[in-house]
Amino acid sequence: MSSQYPELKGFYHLRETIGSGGFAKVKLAYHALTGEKVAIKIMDKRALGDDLPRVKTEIAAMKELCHQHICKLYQVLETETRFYMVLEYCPEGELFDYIVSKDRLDEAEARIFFRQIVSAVAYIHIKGYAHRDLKPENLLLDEDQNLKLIDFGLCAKPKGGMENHLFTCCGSPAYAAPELISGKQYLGAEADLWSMGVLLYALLCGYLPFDDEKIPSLYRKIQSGKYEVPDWLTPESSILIAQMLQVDPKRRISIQQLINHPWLRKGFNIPCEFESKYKMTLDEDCLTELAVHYGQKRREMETKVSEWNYDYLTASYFLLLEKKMKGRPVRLLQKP
Ligand SMILES: [NH3+]CCCOc1cc(-c2cn[nH]c2)ccc1C(=O)Nc1ccccc1
Repeated sequence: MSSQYPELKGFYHLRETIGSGGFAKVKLAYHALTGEKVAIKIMDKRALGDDLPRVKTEIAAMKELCHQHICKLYQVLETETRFYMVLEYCPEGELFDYIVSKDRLDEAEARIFFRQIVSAVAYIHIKGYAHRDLKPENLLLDEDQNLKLIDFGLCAKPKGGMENHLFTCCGSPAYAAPELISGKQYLGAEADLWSMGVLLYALLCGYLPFDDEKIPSLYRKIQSGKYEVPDWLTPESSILIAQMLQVDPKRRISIQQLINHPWLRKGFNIPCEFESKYKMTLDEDCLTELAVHYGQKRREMETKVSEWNYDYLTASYFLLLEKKMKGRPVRLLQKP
């Protein structure tokens, strides 16, 4: 297998393909130094065609985004024919399949997931990014049933900040905001809020609020803002969905209001925490283990890791930190 991907030899042990979407193949792999599982997203530059800018957009965004509900980028490798993105492994698959397997979720379970989605989206908005393709297929479940947001290929970092308008019509039609599909200029944050309303509806109902196999009629339904309210939805859930699925983006609830919304606080009594749980200071144990492994002084290793080159050293540091956060020994497997 590694003969097909010579750049990975000795660094990652490749296993089966765990997902593929369009121009990318995603394979399970083991990081040789820590033995930790990772997902490697492999993209062929020729096959990418004019989707190439999406990869550069995604890599640039994921290097800046470090959050407990965003799939972590560990390493980027580029050859003349390929891009590789080494990512956090999410063994439980897509939220989409989880909803389908349960038909629909009860309010308590939907609330746990939705709080994590709000946490991730609030974080990226504060960092100046709009995702623009929020949907259950882009939310993966890790081994503890926590959600991790993926696919930043369509995200936008408006020049001059999130108050500036965007124009590109993109994302998946069924989740797209009315203003986005009408070709008008729009605010990324407001369009993400609409998609989150469609997402919450899908969690609680098990199907989409606006659906039609013909795009023009789907667009008409979205722009009408009219959707069915099934009788199993509580009044509180219906009110929140209605506040998010407001056709007029200026009447739509904001992420700041959502963080504190009573529906999200029910049973928690604390607002959604959106700060990243990752510390900016480097972890002593991980630095020491790396320094010993590479025969360097700790200070030198600290300087090297702080460059955040998203090379094998960055991946090794993050994966050692993962091991520590999961209570596993902060040890590297191979001695040189
Ligand atoms: N809908 C998800 C299909 C699998 O895709 C991924 C899985 C993981 C993953 C799996 N386990 N852990 C992480 C990480 C990233 C992706 C991904 O970015 N896929 C993709 C997005 C846009 C275009 C093409 C492919």
